[in-house]
Amino acid sequence: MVRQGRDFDEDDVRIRANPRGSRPRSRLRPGHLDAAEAMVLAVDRGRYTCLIDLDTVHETDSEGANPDGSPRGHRERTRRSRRDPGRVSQAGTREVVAMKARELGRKGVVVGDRVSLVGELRGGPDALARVVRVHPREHVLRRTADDTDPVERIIVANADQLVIVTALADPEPRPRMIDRCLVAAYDAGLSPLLCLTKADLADPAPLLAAYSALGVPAIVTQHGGSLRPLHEALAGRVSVLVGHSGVGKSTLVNALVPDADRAIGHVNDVTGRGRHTSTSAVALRLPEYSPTRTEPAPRDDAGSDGPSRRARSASAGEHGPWTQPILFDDEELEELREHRPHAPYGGWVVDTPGVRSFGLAHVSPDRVMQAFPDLAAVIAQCPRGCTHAADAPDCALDEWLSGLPQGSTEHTGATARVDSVRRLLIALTDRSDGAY
Ligand SMILES: Nc1nc2c(ncn2[C@@H]2O[C@H](COP(=O)(O)OP(=O)(O)OP(=O)(O)O)[C@@H](O)[C@H]2O)c(=O)[nH]1
Ligand SMILES: [Zn+2]
Repeated sequence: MVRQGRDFDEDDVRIRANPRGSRPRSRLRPGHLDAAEAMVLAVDRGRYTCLIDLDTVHETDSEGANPDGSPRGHRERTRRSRRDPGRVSQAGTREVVAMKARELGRKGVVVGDRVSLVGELRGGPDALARVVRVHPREHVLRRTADDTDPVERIIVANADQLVIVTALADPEPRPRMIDRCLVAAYDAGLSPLLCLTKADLADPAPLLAAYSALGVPAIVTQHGGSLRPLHEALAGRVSVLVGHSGVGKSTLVNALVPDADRAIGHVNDVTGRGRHTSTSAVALRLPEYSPTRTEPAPRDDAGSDGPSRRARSASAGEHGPWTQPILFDDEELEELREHRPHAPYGGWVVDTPGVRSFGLAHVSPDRVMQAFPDLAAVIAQCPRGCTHAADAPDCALDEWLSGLPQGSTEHTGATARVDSVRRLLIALTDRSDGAY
């Protein structure tokens, strides 16, 4: 998996004229030295729900800082401890609502951004913090323009995995949509994970075979099954979930994050939007630890048209139609954190309820090919402007294939891989609206 370098927004290099000539630039603003570090969980009309790492909050903030959050004195600042944010416990964080500080100008703030906050950090109604800095983004997942939104936008920053949720039946899988999502993942430098749902309705084998050539890892889920494998794949990562309507994405989110409804409702409460109407991305923290570690017997309501998932998950202790996910013990957690230090505060899923398309207009074939270094070396020999499609004249991929021993497993494997990559390249040149 090839990772792209850090992303530069055009506004990263934007130098904004100071609109108020008399105001000193941030270098001279002492409050910012003691800004707290936070992660953006939700964005709604200029209001940002942020999770503060309390270890980065200056001690006087909770006991009475200056109204703008600036420190009372220089001495206290040295007492602040900075721990590895990946090790912050749930108790070590607090949700606050923030607005952008004026000096950020038009700089965008998106879900997943790591930001520095000043101001009212104690939370509570009417308390507003200010985002004074957006840290450089490691990865960005973009969507291109649709009819109502002519601008290319960043959906999520700093995610490291794109979970492509596809039902095996009802609705039928759409390989073209999967391909589009893979391309978007490779372009953004995210690892793809295929999550095939509703395995109780259809055999996953054909789809698994089609994507194994690309080395795309896959998890299969079904009503009544365990969610542990999915939990393991998500733990310690920031995973964006995408999938078209009806594939069971909400069912999964509600099972993975038992209080997801409450969390989303809470976000909407503080941002002033009604419950369950959020259409932009929302980051939800995965629970990591189950003190009981028991897995109750499967519930017998698979496929029923019972109460809605919302109603189901509202009753205490229920996980929808799933067996309760077994989470991790201390040792496993320790190991996960060591190997997946990327996600702060454990793991996150970013639900994208309003995102229904991935335009790929901004993606170049070369960028996609970087995810397949062996084939990239082959196509470096192609004639200029080669599309690498199956009917492209003199494409080096064909020559490479014909050079492998016919009928060998090597040849069969390579053929499947070339076919898959060609499908991705076709997805790339498909200039539809990108809806999935
Ligand atoms: N048979 C079966 N049905 C499932 C499974 N997972 C979810 N469903 C059902 O599929 C339907 C759609 O699930 P949702 O979770 O609402 O799907 P969604 O992807 O969130 O769709 P939207 O809410 O429209 O975005 C519901 O009736 C679920 O009960 C599964 O593993 N097997
Ligand atoms: Zn070629």
